[in-house]
Amino acid sequence: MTQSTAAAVSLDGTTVAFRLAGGRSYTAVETADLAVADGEFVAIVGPTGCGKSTLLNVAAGLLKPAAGNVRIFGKPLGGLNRDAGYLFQADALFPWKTALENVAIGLEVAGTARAEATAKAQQWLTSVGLGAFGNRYPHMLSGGQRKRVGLAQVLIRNPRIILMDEPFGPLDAQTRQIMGNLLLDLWSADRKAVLFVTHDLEEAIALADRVVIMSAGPASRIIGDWRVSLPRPRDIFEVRMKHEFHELHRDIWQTLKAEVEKTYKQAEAV
Ligand SMILES: Nc1ncnc2c1ncn2[C@@H]1O[C@H](COP(=O)(O)OP(=O)(O)OP(=O)(O)O)[C@@H](O)[C@H]1O
Repeated sequence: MTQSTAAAVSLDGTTVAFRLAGGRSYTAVETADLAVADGEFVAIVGPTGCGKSTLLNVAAGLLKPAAGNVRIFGKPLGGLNRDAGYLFQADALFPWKTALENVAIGLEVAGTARAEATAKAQQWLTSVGLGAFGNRYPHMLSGGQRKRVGLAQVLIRNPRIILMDEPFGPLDAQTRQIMGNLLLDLWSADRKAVLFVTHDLEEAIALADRVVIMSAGPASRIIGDWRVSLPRPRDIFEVRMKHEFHELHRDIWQTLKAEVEKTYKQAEAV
């Protein structure tokens, strides 16, 4: 496989097992296959606890699979995935640094001179609509504004891959939509490979080029893969009104619903 055609992220036969107390082990994900092409936006959806974050952590190099191959742009991943930027559900901002300093820090750590890092951070804050908020500390920002800073913090490092784990989870519905549109605007300008974990099927369809569904755990696998051919640019509020959106939603939900029900039955049995 040549460099240009290699997938940005390729997980082949990925199995992840966690060691539990008493020498037992829990197989969270079993022989999952997933590829994200360069420039492609892929959303992973599945019932709670099925292993979505686990797969993302494997792609980030934070978790080593018990079996399977992880390749990043065709190269085996040995440690941390240096091509990836990671946006979590929880804020990852330093509370003692201003918004501007929080965005600049990633470049400074990588060796960029402070003045240059600060100037770039200001540009990124402006891109996420927070140009006038650079001197505020995280506690002086709303949840949505903190997410914008987090997004700028990831994008300033120009990663080739963006890994997002329910990044807009804690936000209210309106702010989620605004953040979704902001993300699509920034992504369209300079398409990166995106792997986006969400439990929200509507959000997944509205944002992604492909939606993959994971089965209920344990030993979760990828059981469905749908291409979203809704035209771009998309407004993630408007796109939900479209007939094709509803058709696709109905189709995917048939598969997802069965897995969600399995998860709830398992929880009741416990
Ligand atoms: N360090 C760990 N040790 C033991 N079990 C773990 C560990 N991390 C995750 N698990 C288990 O692995 C399974 C998958 O977890 P994961 O966080 O990947 O699920 P998820 O699909 O992201 O869940 P959610 O949608 O609720 O965030 C869960 O059953 C979880 O309890």
